[in-house]
Amino acid sequence: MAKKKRRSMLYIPGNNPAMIQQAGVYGCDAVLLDLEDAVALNQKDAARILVRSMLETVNFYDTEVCVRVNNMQTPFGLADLEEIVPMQPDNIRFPKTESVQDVKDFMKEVRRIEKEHGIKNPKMTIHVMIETAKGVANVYDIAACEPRVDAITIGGQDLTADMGIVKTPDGAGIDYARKRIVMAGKANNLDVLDTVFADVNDEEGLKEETEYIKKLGFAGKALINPRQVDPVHEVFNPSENEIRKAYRVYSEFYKNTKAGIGVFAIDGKMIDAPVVQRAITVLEYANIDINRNRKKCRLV
Ligand SMILES: CC(=O)SCCNC(=O)CCNC(=O)[C@H](O)C(C)(C)COP(=O)(O)OP(=O)(O)OC[C@H]1O[C@@H](n2cnc3c(N)ncnc32)[C@H](O)[C@@H]1OP(=O)(O)O
Ligand SMILES: O=C([O-])CC(=O)C(=O)O
Ligand SMILES: [Mg+2]
Repeated sequence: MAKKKRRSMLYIPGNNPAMIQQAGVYGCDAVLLDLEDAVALNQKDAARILVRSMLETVNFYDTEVCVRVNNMQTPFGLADLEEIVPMQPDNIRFPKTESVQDVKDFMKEVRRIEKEHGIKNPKMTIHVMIETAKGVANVYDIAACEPRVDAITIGGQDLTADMGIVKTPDGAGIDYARKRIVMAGKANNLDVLDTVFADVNDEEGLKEETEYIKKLGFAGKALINPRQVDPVHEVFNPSENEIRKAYRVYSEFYKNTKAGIGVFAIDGKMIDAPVVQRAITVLEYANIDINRNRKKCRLV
């Protein structure tokens, strides 16, 4: 089965039943039901119970469902896990992760609750959020320490707050962190997901930022408003021209491999294994099934 896309992950405040009920129809790849910063302190308990009951009753269709719990250092983190883990959403987002020990402590509670509820082969995965300077410093070890972590993400609002800097539209203050997190995630075969773009009325700005983070290697972006879904998909979906080029590279490679040729040129540009690998990534993004041919080519 093809890997699930995570181009767009839409935050929905966990205390808003009307928004959550419609979660399956926004067209995003995933929803992030939020118990953390979108929820006021005096709404935390109500939100937790609401999200649990929504997980039981709402049809999310094929939208991936992730719940963002509160950090374990807060009075809410453990209570969130007790309520949400038994429901086994697709994933849990663990905010403000700063160290391997944080992940270990978090997973210890997750596993204990799963055991208590007789959950034997849990499919739920963990998304770790890097949102502090300390988290950025420790990111490689965090990315490598737990097999159930399948995505890593940067929280740009908190990171700039932690660093005591202004979050500027050019992303200067978080550029190093973005790149470091991408490398740590890629080295550990994780999806790397970008932070929110806060101005819901600035579609051009959102697209520009998405173009940039796509070039860095992010697989998708957290969103805060349904209006942000289409522009982000537009950037992540390969254009017709890109698909045609990728298909040409791939089929020429297939022909040449059969003839014993490993490197050749198309329109003067060298094509070798890494170029073909990139073409395959484009075709996969376009949902073109090349598995059968790929096996024949023995590319991977
Ligand atoms: C730093 C962080 O931690 S970010 C993550 C936490 N933050 C969040 O979850 C914020 C989620 N987003 C929102 O609350 C809102 O989109 C805001 C406050 C950013 C903007 O609000 P508005 O200007 O009112 O949005 P807008 O006018 O586009 O809303 C249009 C419709 O979309 C709905 N909508 C807005 N945001 C969302 C959302 N995230 N999910 C689902 N529906 C939404 C509104 O309810 C409204 O519905 P209606 O037409 O049926 O009334
Ligand atoms: O980008 C996100 O996922 C939102 C967030 O928590 C942050 O920016 O601090
Ligand atoms: Mg945050």
